[in-house]
Amino acid sequence: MSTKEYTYQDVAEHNTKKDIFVVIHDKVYNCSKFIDEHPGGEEVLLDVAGQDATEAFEDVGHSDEARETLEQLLVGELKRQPGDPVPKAHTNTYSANNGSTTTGGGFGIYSVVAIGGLLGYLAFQYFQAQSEAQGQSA
Ligand code: HEM
Repeated sequence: MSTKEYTYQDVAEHNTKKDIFVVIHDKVYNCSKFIDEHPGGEEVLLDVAGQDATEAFEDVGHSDEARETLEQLLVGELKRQPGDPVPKAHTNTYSANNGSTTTGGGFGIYSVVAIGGLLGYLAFQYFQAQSEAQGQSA
């Protein structure tokens, strides 16, 4: 297994179809030979050529078989430096992200309503218990 270290700049130079490196989980993979065989097509790989493809790779939910293929393409490890870009999400995930933001907002509103309802119910119980206690003492 190779332990060669690449900086993000080194990886970024390999950004063409014939010479393509990607970073996944801080490991560097040479996909030049694999790109034509990729079941997901060459476009998606070219989209992340010379970049961090961790999010794109994980978003697809690749199989164990895909992860085994990955091992064969390993050329080294990424030496992360301050200011390096963070993992790039696949362009398709932008719409998914927007969706989840809306869902998050919706959930926030639901929880406010639910907590408000719960507080109201508890207050009702409290006052009822108090008025019952007063009734007994009188
Ligand atoms: C170099 C790393 C990669 C390897 C070794 C790899 C390997 C594979 C393999 C073996 C499959 C077949 C299904 C499976 O076994 O999960 C697959 C499917 C797929 N891959 Fe990758 N992949 C890589 C990177 C990527 C990246 C960066 C993307 C970007 C989005 C991507 C997108 C896809 C898609 C969309 C499919 C589904 C194709 C289909 O089911 O029609 N892959 N990949």
